[in-house]
Amino acid sequence: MSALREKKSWRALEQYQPEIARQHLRDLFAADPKRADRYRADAAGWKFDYSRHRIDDRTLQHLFALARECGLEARRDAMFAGEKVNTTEQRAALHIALRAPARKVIKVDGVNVVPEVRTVLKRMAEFADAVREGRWLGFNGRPIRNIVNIGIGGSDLGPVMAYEALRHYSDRKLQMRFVSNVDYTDFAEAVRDLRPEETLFIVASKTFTTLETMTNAHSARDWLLAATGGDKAAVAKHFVALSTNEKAVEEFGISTQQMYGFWDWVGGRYSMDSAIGLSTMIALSPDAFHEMLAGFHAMDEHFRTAPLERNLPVIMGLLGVWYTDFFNAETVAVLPYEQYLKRFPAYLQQLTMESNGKHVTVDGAPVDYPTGPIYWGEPGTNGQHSFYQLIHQGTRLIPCDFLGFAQSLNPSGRHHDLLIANVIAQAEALAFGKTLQQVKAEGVNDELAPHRVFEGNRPSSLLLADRLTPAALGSLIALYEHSVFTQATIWNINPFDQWGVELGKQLALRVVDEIESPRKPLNHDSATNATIAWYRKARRKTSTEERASATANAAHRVLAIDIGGSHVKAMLSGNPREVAIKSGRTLTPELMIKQLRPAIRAWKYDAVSIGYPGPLLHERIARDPYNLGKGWVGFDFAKAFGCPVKIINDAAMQALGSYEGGRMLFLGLGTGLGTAFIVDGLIEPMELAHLPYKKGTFEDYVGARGLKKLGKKKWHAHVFDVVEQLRAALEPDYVVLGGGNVRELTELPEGARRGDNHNAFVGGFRLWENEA
Ligand SMILES: O=P(O)(O)OC[C@H]1O[C@](O)(CO)[C@@H](O)[C@@H]1O
Repeated sequence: MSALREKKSWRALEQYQPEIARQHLRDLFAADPKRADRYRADAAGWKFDYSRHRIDDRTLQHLFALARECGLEARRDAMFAGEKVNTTEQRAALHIALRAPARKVIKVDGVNVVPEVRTVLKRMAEFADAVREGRWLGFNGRPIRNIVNIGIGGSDLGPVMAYEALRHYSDRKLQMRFVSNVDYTDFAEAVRDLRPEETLFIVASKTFTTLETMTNAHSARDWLLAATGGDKAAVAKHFVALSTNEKAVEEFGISTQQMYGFWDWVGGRYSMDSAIGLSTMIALSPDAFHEMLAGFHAMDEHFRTAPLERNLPVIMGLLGVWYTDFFNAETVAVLPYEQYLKRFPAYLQQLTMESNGKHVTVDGAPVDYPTGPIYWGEPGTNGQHSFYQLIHQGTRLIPCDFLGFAQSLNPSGRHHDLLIANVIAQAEALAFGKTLQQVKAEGVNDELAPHRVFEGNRPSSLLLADRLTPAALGSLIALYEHSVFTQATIWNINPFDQWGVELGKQLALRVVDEIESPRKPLNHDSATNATIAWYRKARRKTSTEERASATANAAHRVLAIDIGGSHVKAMLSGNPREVAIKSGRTLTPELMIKQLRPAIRAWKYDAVSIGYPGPLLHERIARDPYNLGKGWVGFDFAKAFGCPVKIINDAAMQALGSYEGGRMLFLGLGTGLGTAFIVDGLIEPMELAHLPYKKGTFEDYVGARGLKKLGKKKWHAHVFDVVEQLRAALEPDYVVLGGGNVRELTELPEGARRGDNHNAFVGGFRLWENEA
C-alpha cells in the first residue's frame, strides 16, 4: 500500500466518507444556518463559495491535516524558493518569479532571476508599443495590423485564452490570430484574408523544436516570401520568436534581437505570463499586461502566506482530492458564465491534466489511488442546453466550478441579470434538487414523476468577482495553478513534467516517414499497419487528383511535350486530351514544332516543358538524340514557342510525374534505358544505363536491343536482375518501371510498380508547379 494511503488523515477521511456520503446538502444546510458564511473565502478579488460541497467541519479538518501530513507548506515554500521541485527534469518551477515585483529576490542556482524577467518584460513592452503605435513597419513600409501567434500547448492556449478573455480591453485596430494545429487548415484560415506586408508572426515555442509549430512557422515564412518575391530580408520585419532555444531560433533565421527569451524553469503550461504572453501584451498594452501580472502575484502571495484554512488554492485543491479519491468522481466541469472566458476550460485542460495526469509518484512508484481528474466545460448558459442534463440527472458525480462576475463588460438591458440568475439557479438546483414529493405536489402524475425528480446533492463551487479585468484573470489562473500544485503534493506526483506526450510524438515521426516512403515495409501491429496502408492508398489517389487540379488551377498553363523515338506526344495542363505526331530519324526541332502547331493551335499556354530523349547539361540539350534528326543542341525553344521552356530528360519527366515522396528509382524501359532517382522531391540526374553489366551495359540487356536479341524470357530475367542490383546500390523506397516496353513484363519485381506513360505529362506540369 502506498505511503499516502497509510497516512493517518487519509485513513480518517476514508472512514468518515460514508458518513458524509449519507448526508444530503439539504440536511447540511438545514442543520447549519451559517454554512454559507462559514464556507467562503476571499482572495485577490475573488470570492470562493464552497458551501455547496459535500463536506462539513470534520471533513475539512481531515483534509487540512492531510495537506500538512503531506508537507504542503514545505513543498510550497521550496517551489517559491526556486528549489528544483521538478525532480524528473532537475528544474525549478518558478512561474511565480514571472510576476514578482522588481524588488523581490528569487534565486535559481544562486542567481536572482527577477532582474532578467524584468529586462525581458521591458523589451517586450518596447516592441509591443512600437507595433501598437504603428512604428513597426513591414517590408514595404506599411504598419503591422495583423498578429499571428504560432505555437501549441502552453505556447498557444495561454495566449489565445488571455486574448479572448481580455478582448474587451484590446486594440481593435489589430487583428489577432492564433495558429496551433499542424492541420494546414488552421494556418490557411488564419491568413486567408490577411496581407503579408501588414502581418507579424510570433513564433512561440519554448523548445523551438515542436513539430507543429516549426511546420507552421516554415509555412508562414513561405507565405511571406511568396509576397516579397523571395526577399529574405523581410523575415526580420515580420517574425519574432519567443523561446528558450537561442540556437534554434537563429537557425530558423530570426535574429536574437527579435527573440524574447525565457528560462527552463518556466513550464509550457505555466508560461502565459512570460515572453509567451507577447501577443497578449501587444493586444492589450504593456500596462494591462502588468495589471494581469499583479493579479497573478496577488494570488501567489495569498497562496504563500494565508493559513491553509483560509487559503483558496489549498481549499480548492483539497476538495478536488476529496471527490477524486473518496467519491470516485472522474471529472470536473468548469462553467464560466462569461462569454469572454470561452477558451478558459481548454486552457485549464492543459494546466490540470498535463500537470496531474500521472501514474507514478515522484519516486517512480505506481500510485494506488486516482490522480488528476478530467477537466472540461463550456460557457454558461450554452452548456445548460446541452450537457447539463447529465450533471443534474445522470448517474455520475460531477463537481462543477461556476465562474461569474457582478458586472458585465457589455451591459445591455436584462442580459446580465439573466446570465447571473442562471448561474445562481444552477448551483441551487444541483445542490438541492427536487424531491418526489415536491414533484407530486406540483400535480405531476405518478408515471411521469420519477422523470421529474432531481436528486440534488451535486457539489459545486462558485467563484465570483466584480468584473473580468486583467488582474482578475491573472489571479484566477494563479488560483488554479496553485490548486493543481496542492493536489500534486497530496498525490506525491510531479506536476511539472509531461513525459506522457513523448511516445505519441516519437511514433508519429516514424509513421510520417512510412507514409512518405510508401514502399517502406511496415512492422507495427496489424491494426497500425492496416491504417497506414489505408492512408497510403488514399494518399496516392488524392495526390494524383490534387496534382491534376493543382496543375489546372496553377497560374501557369503548361504545354508538356514528350519526345519519343516513334511519336511526339503533347498535352495541355487542365485538358485531358493528348495529341501525337510521328517522329523518327529525320525529325528536327523545327519540323516537330511545325507538325505540332495545327494540333495545338487552340491551346493557350504560357510555359512549355519538354521531355527530351537524350542527355542534358545544366538544363540544356547536350547531344542530339540517337534516334531522331539533327539540330537539337542549342535550338531556341523559348523563341519558337514564345514563352519560357524547361527541358528535362524524358525519363526524369516521367519519373517526376510518378513520384509519391521518399526515395524513388525510376527505370524507363524503352528504346534505351532511361533512369532517374528522386529523393525527397529532388531529381538526381543519373545515367545508369551505360554502367557495365555482364558483357556490355545495363542498356544493352534491358533496352529494346536486348529485348530483340535475347528474347522475352531472358530479357525479363535481366530486368529483374538489373532492378535487384540497382535497388541494392541505391536503396530506394520503391521502384517505378515505365517506358513503352514495360507492357512486355508479365510480372514485376517485388516492390516495383508499373508507371503510366501519362505521368510524363504530369511530370511536365509539375516542373512549373512551384513557380506559379
Ligand atoms: O513551447 P513548445 O516547446 O513548442 O511546446 C509546446 C507544448 O508541448 C508540450 O511540451 C507537450 O507536447 C507542452 O507541455 C508544451 O506547452
